[in-house]
Amino acid sequence: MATLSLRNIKKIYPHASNGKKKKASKKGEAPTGEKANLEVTSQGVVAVQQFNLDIADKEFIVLVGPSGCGKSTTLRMVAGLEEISEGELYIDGKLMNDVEPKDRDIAMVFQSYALYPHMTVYENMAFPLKLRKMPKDEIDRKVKEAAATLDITQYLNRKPKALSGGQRQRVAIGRAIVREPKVLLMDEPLSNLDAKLRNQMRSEIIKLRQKIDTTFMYVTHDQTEAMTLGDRIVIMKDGFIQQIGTPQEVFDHPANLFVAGFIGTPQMNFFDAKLLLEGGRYFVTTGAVKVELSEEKQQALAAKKVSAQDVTLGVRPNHIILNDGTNAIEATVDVSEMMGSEVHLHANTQGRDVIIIVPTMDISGSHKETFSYGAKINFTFGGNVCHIFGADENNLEL
Ligand SMILES: Nc1ncnc2c1ncn2[C@@H]1O[C@H](COP(=O)(O)OP(=O)(O)OP(=O)(O)O)[C@@H](O)[C@H]1O
Repeated sequence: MATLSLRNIKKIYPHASNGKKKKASKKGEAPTGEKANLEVTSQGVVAVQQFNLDIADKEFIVLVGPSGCGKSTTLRMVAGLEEISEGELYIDGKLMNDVEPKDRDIAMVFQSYALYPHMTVYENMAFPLKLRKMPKDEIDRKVKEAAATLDITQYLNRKPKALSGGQRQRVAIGRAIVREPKVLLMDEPLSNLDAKLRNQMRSEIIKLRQKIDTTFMYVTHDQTEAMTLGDRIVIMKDGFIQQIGTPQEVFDHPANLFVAGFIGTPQMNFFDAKLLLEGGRYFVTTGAVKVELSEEKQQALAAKKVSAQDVTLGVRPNHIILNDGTNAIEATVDVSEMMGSEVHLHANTQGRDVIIIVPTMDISGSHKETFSYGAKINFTFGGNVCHIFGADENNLEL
């Protein structure tokens, strides 16, 4: 059993401490993060701040966000590989800030596999147990058990160089789970694999978590990986948590514009719009479209006494409907991407790109019309699919 509690965790990397700045500028930009816009104080760069999270026993938590947002730093603080500047980390209620990594009962899997090249798969997996001076027959049993769980029994006598990327990553996971850690940390474990293998390994990880009694913390920049693996996901930007929730919660109710744009593919469409309050009812209008918001949204906005204002309206590509021009915005098709069961239409309206997902077949099974470059279309949407963000970029409903 392992619960984790991260309380107001902060990480400051001192200015030019030892010249070891990770991912320092490629093109001369500040080494404070490529895309990240981190706070810089007199003490240094604040890579993570106000990080509060309680993780339940056996929960699978995914930290996701763009490069440099502080995901790996957070994971490394949990592992004990990075000092916590402020705040507390508890594992099973025990304060861990000053506990050595080896005494935290945590294992970590890295993107680079970090296998010992001169050792066989068996020796790699046995290594952490040998270090703990476990009896030989017990080591043998545990290595074989972990190998069977990961389906790598046939490679036990091979050296890592004779394995594919996916097989190597399985060995790295095997080496991590062989000593049955309370917490398994994974830092972008699938990033070195090609797309097909990545999908396959993703399913393997889902199966693995059903077989072992471990709490998972997993870092990725890939929102699909986050959505498919996490019980809950933590979306980060510029060192701050943006939202914590189940995949469905963050998809359906994104806390702010950043989360709305980051989660979901293709990306949510955004429009400059107005929120109107007429006769006690909320409407949203953009271009020639005006829709009354759904009952759920009426109640949420009324409860918060939201007033009429300029807003950013978000609508997901699969929620946009093509029609004959009634209560619709006109747009011109730029690109039509055939995806098999659907078409992703990239259209342009008043200099703004809009992505619309159109099913290729109607309900009777006959193919719908196709769209070529330059075709004129009209689109609209319902009042139940509108996400409304205020001037501070936060979701006005939440
Ligand atoms: N040892 C270090 N010294 C100084 N700055 C660092 C150090 N390690 C990381 N940073 C900076 O802290 C910020 C957060 O880095 P971190 O590796 O946690 O981000 P990340 O979200 O995991 O990004 P990525 O997906 O690119 O790995 C980055 O701007 C990075 O440049």
